[in-house]
Amino acid sequence: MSVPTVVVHRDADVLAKAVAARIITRLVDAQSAKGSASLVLTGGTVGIATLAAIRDTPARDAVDWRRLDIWWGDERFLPSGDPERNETGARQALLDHVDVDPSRVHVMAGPDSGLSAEESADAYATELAKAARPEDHGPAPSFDVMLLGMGPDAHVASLFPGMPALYDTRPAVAVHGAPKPPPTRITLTLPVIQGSREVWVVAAGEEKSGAVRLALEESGPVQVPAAGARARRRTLFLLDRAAASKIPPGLGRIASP
Ligand SMILES: O=C(O)[C@H](O)[C@@H](O)[C@H](O)[C@H](O)COP(=O)(O)O
Repeated sequence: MSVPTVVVHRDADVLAKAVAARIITRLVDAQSAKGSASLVLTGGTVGIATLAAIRDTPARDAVDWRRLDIWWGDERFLPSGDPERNETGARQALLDHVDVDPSRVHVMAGPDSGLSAEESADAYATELAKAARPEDHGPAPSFDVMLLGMGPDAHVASLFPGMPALYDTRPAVAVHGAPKPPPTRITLTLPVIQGSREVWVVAAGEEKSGAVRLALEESGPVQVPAAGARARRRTLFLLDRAAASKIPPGLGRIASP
C-alpha cells in the first residue's frame, strides 16, 4: 500500500477547487489511457463542495462523462431523493449538470427499493463484482480515484472507529448505529478501499486536525479508520491548513500557497 502524500491548501474553498481540478485531470488521463474511468464519490461538505467546483470548472468538458463509472464509498440508507442521501447531494452538485450515462451511475439502494440494508449492501457487492476485471485482482474494480471525506473521529466512508464493518472482508456491508446520523448506512470496506488505484482523503477544518495526524501516523485502522485509507498506487491527503495544523514536520507534507 502507498505511503500518503500530503498537499495543503489555504482554506476549504481553495481545497475544493484544487481537488476538482485534480479530479478532472486524473479522469482525462485515465480515459486517454484506458478508454474509460471510474470515480468513487463521498458525502460530506468537502466531498460535495468538490463536485460543485467541478460543475463550475469550464475544463469539466474535457471529461467524457459518458465513459465514466460513478460509485459511492458510502450512502445513508434513506429513500431515493431524500436530501440527506449522498446521491442526492452529488446529483444536485454535479451529476444533473453533466451528460453521465445513467447505466454507469451505480447508486446504493435505499429502503424504497424494498431491500433491507443488508440486502442493499449485498446487491452493491454483486454490482462491484460484475464490474471487476481480472487485472483488478479482487471483488471490486480497482478504482481510478476513490474520494473519501473524513470525520473528526477519523472515520472514512461509513467505517466508524471500533465498529464491526472494520473487521468485515465483504466488499460492501450495512452499518447500524452509526454515531453520525443517520444511523443506518451502506459502506465499502477496507479491502475495497485498499484495492483502488488511488485514494484521496479530503478534509478541512481544525476539528479534523487530530484525526489527520493519527491517520498519517502508523495507527491501527480499527481505531483510526482513515489510517487504513491507503491505495495500491497513490494515496493523497488533500487538506486545508486548519486540518493540517497538527501534522508533525516532515510527514510527506507538500505545502501549497
Ligand atoms: O455519509 C457521510 O457522511 C460521508 O460519506 C462521511 O464519510 C463524510 O465524508 C465525513 O463524515 C466528512 O464529512 P464532513 O466533510 O461534512 O465533515
